[in-house]
Parts: sequence; structure tokens; C-alpha cells
Amino acid sequence: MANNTLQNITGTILLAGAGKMGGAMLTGWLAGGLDPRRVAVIDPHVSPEIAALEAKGVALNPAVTTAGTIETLVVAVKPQMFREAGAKLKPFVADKTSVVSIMAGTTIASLQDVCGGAVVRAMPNTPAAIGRGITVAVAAPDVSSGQRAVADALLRATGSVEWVDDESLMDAVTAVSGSGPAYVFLLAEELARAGVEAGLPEALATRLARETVAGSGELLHQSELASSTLRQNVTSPGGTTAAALSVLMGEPGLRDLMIRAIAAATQRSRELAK
Ligand SMILES: NC(=O)C1=CN([C@@H]2O[C@H](COP(=O)(O)OP(=O)(O)OC[C@H]3O[C@@H](n4cnc5c(N)ncnc54)[C@H](O)[C@@H]3O)[C@@H](O)[C@H]2O)C=CC1
Ligand SMILES: O=C(O)[C@@H]1CCC=N1
Repeated sequence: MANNTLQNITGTILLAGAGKMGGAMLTGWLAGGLDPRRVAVIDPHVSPEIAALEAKGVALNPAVTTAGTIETLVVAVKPQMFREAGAKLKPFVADKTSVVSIMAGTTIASLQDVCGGAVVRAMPNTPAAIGRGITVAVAAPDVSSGQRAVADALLRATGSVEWVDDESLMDAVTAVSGSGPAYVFLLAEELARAGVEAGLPEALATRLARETVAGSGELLHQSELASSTLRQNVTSPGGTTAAALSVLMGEPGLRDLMIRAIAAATQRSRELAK
């Protein structure tokens, strides 16, 4: 979908790390109308898909002589790589450059320390690859409204965006929506496995589980009803769903497991900051 702010970007967007998330964001920017000549990518191991974008005008591994022209640096390397990668990125950061990081656990203070620049910390998720991601973002106080608008356009190119004022929320955000797609995919895996246990051929169980998770996700997306209402709509009194839910909603049940899982991911995000 065309995005006016993306189309009006006049500086260069430098993407550091064009892997699964960085690559998905780049795809979204170009689909949203960002001029490929406005994009540069730094990544020592680009995929063939990213390398092919060079022919469209995307600059690959530019020299530091382009520093000063970088409007926004988007950092999408692994958090564990950041200290090393960030030092190499610092020369690209000029006075007016904003730095948008999607790295789990990496704090605004750490980004300011390693790279400088006006920092936006964001947490997207992999449905970004099909324009259906959700990103939560928090801006440092020195980020101007113009810089925030560009960051918002870059993040919104892959789905919806929620801005928060409190950076301390980002660890739990990472646990819920950043990592969240993995929990849903695990649900599809385990639903299929349980179907096989119940006697279904594996291929049929896999297809039923996949389509059930995908269709339910789409229903949740399109419906205005609460997820609890959609669940109740499936559940006939004394029927099959009620029998399964008495297990899933028993004690211990999915609620306890999910609380423990989210607590573990939140804690890991905090540890990555150290
Ligand atoms: N995969 C996910 O679901 C999500 C990932 N994130 C964050 O996104 C970041 C990237 O994660 P993925 O895309 O999953 O990892 P990935 O491993 O697919 O991508 C990382 C990329 O960084 C490149 N790279 C390594 N060293 C570099 C350097 N010095 N300079 C530039 N590029 C370098 C690698 O070649 C690779 O292409 C992480 O910080 C992660 O926390 C955030 C939200 C969701
Ligand atoms: O697992 C991770 O650390 C990253 C951050 C959120 C999703 N993937």
C-alpha cells in the first residue's frame, strides 16, 4: 500500500542487518513506495533476494563516505552482535540521523552510547513479512516530530504500530508480540501432533491444524468480537469443545503455562540488556 511519508523521504535509510526481520521490513518499505535509491543495506551475508535489489537501486555495503547523508539508521542485527556492529555503524550517524533499533532487549541508553543519534526503540514481529505485523515503539526525548514521523512510516510499512512512552514496557512487549508468533506456530504443531495421537493420518492432521490456526487468526482479525466471545461461539454446552477446554482451562492449564512462558521471555529480554 502506498505510504505518503515513505514516498516523501529524501534522505537515505541505512538498514544494518537484512536478515529475517530486516529483510521483511525492507520488502515492506519498497512495497509501500520508498524509492529503492533511498535505501542502503549493510550486511556481510546478504541473501540472494537482497543482493538482487542492487539492480533496483538499493546500495549494498556502502562506504562510510555516505555518512552525513543517512537520515535514518535501522539496526536489525542480533542483540549479541550489537556492540561489535554498532561501533562500525557509528561513523554513519550524523547530527540529525535518527537510529531505529528493532533489537530485543537493547536499551535506548545502550544505543545512544554505542551509535549516538536520536533513538527509537521498536519491537516488530514476523507477520511483518506479509504486512500484518504489529510493532511497539518508544522514542527517546530528543527524537524530533519529523524523525518520529519517518520512523512511524518505516515501521507502519509492515503492519500496525503502537507508540508507548515507557521504555520499561518493551521487555513484556517483546515477550507477548515480538516472540508471540512462535507460540501460535507451536500451537499449530501440537494440535497436529495431538490429531495424529487421536488417529488421524499425519498429512491430514497437519493440514487441519494449519488451516484452523490460520482461519481462526483471520476471523479474529476481521471480527469485532472479543476473542473470548469467538471462543464461546465454538463451545456448545456439554459438547466436544467444552470437553477440551476443561483440560486447557483447568489447573494447571494454558493460563499458568502462558504466564510462565511470558515471564521467561520478559526476563530474557531484560538479560539481553546487560
Ligand atoms: N525474528 C524475529 O521474530 C524478530 C527479531 N527481532 C530482532 O531483529 C534482529 C534480527 O533478528 P533476525 O532478523 O531474526 O536475525 P537474522 O539472523 O535473520 O538477521 C540478522 C542479520 O544481521 C546480519 N549481520 C551480522 N553481523 C552484522 C554486522 N556487523 N553488520 C550488519 N549486519 C550484520 C546477518 O548477516 C543477518 O543477515 C534481532 O535483534 C532480533 O532481536 C525483533 C522482532 C522479531
Ligand atoms: O527470539 C528473539 O529474541 C527475537 C525477539 C523477538 C522475536 N525474536
